Amino acid sequence: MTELLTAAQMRSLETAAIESGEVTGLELMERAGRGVVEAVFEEWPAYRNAPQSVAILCGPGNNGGDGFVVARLLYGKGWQVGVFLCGDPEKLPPDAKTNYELWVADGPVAELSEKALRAMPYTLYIDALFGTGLTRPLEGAAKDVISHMAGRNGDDFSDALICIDAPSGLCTDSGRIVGSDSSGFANDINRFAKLTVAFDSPKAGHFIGHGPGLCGKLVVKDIGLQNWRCFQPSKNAKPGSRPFVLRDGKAVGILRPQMLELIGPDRLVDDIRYRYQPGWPWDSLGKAGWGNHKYSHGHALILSGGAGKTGAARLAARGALRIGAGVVTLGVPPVAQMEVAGQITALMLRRIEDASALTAVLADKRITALCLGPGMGIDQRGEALVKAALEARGFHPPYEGRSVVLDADALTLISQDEALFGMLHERCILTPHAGEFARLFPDIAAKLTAPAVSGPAYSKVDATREAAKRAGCVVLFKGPDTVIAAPSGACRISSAHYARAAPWLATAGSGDVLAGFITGLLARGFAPMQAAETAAWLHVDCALAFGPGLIAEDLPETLPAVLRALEV
Ligand SMILES: NC(=O)C1=CN([C@@H]2O[C@H](COP(=O)(O)OP(=O)(O)OC[C@H]3O[C@@H](n4cnc5c(N)ncnc54)[C@H](O)[C@@H]3O)[C@@H](O)[C@H]2O)[C@@H](O)CC1
Ligand SMILES: [K+]
Repeated sequence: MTELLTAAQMRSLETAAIESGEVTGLELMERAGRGVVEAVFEEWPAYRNAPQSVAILCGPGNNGGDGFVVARLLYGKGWQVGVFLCGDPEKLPPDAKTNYELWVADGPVAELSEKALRAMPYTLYIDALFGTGLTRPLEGAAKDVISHMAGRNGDDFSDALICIDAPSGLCTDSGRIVGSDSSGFANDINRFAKLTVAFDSPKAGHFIGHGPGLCGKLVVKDIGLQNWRCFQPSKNAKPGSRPFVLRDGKAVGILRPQMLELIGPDRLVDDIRYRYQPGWPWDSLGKAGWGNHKYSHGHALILSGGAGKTGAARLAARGALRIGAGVVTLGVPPVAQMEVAGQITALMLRRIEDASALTAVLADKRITALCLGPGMGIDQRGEALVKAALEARGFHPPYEGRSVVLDADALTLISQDEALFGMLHERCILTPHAGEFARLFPDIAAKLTAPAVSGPAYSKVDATREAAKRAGCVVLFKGPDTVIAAPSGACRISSAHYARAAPWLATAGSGDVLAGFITGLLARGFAPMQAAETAAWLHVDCALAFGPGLIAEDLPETLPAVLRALEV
């Protein structure tokens, strides 16, 4: 896991460090600048001993201050450095001003303009205009220059551009571009920089929205702030439980960098703590310790659509079985019974004609998780099934109640019927993609798609949290930047970007398998949030392990190898 910080949290962390008296803002800025230079040499090792030319675009705040540090350091290594400032040097904040003055002793500063920048070509360009302090749309010279670098004039800077902390114009909390006209990024929203160098921790905006497309490659440089974070297990941790923590920058427990954790919005002291997670799934993904009876691994019931529409549910069922549910039953309407019977082996088949049949089946308390939606249809039968499923809240130790995954058509049904929506409970999980999300939560989706007029902008994280709170259950908002939130505000991002980019996961049926993975884990007794985040993570892992050419059927079949690699 990687903890993600908001801009406000990052500022609080920096303030805490500076107020302790052990480090100054100037030192932090120096470390940030040094981190950028290191990242440049790591990306272009040949330049270590072959000084090049670089244009450094500095903004009016501390992001610009980092730029002056980089200018001084590269100049000291023999580089030809052009520095362009956007803003009044007299109004720079103190640390940036100090670094401005240090640079002025070495070389000139030109006023930023597209014309000045175009006067000569440089090997590299460094965007130090705005970072975590962006609060409003780019304008004037900054906007001209950024849109030029984004390809407005047909030039392509994307192999030569390094962003300090973030591409300027991108909101680091939301990954959205601040400004109604995309502040010049409109040409190609997925191509801008080669490299983005962030400090201490990645920010959510690096992983969601337009962030990953614009950042290029993301490198996070340590600037020595760990001592001002508290990564202790909580007081409630059981003795002997495995810590899942970082201390003094070193992993002292299991650290899974692939899952990204976003912790609370603003309060540093409590929220920045790495929360101890009792019963964290890695311990229980394997079957060890669960008892040997198949029912001790849970029983999942997946409801199928009618004839010719059973494929989606079969995919989900296969996913649930592979992820370790002890028993998986497909509930099929009589018309589809023959079709399904011919296609399944380890799965069980149960005839479920209508809602009363479902209610009768659910009298079996061993059924611990349900999945409704894939291929189910949005007719009256579907609606009645969803109602029956939400009513039948079985309880069977060790489970805390029957869980229900609502996907695809089931989401459409609850979006059309307030009474059904009102029946959602804390053991439900909704798994909408963007279209389904907009049907379910039109007002929230509208906030997400309305132009971001100021920063920090309303984000997919905000939207998913708000949706989870309203629904009273976990919401997994799908996409390459899947966001999962609980009504409590707990939130995870499972981002298929950077080293985890798996574009071939966008294939028909892949969402059905994800619903099946979640259902299988729920059947096994995982809490909804754990089930959703673990399934989302493993889903991407399966795609990465399989590689291009993947079709949805491959996902469950790749899971055993993925689980083996986890040694669970
Ligand atoms: N917070 C930290 O721990 C550290 C921050 N550092 C750097 O400092 C940056 C944050 O610095 P600042 O808070 O000064 O913010 P920025 O440098 O990102 O922005 C500068 C100022 O410009 C103004 N502004 C915002 N949007 C504008 C717009 N569209 N047009 C014109 N002016 C606008 C705001 O008043 C903002 O304070 C980070 O991104 C990072 O690069 C580093 O020096 C290292 C440590
Ligand atoms: K920047």
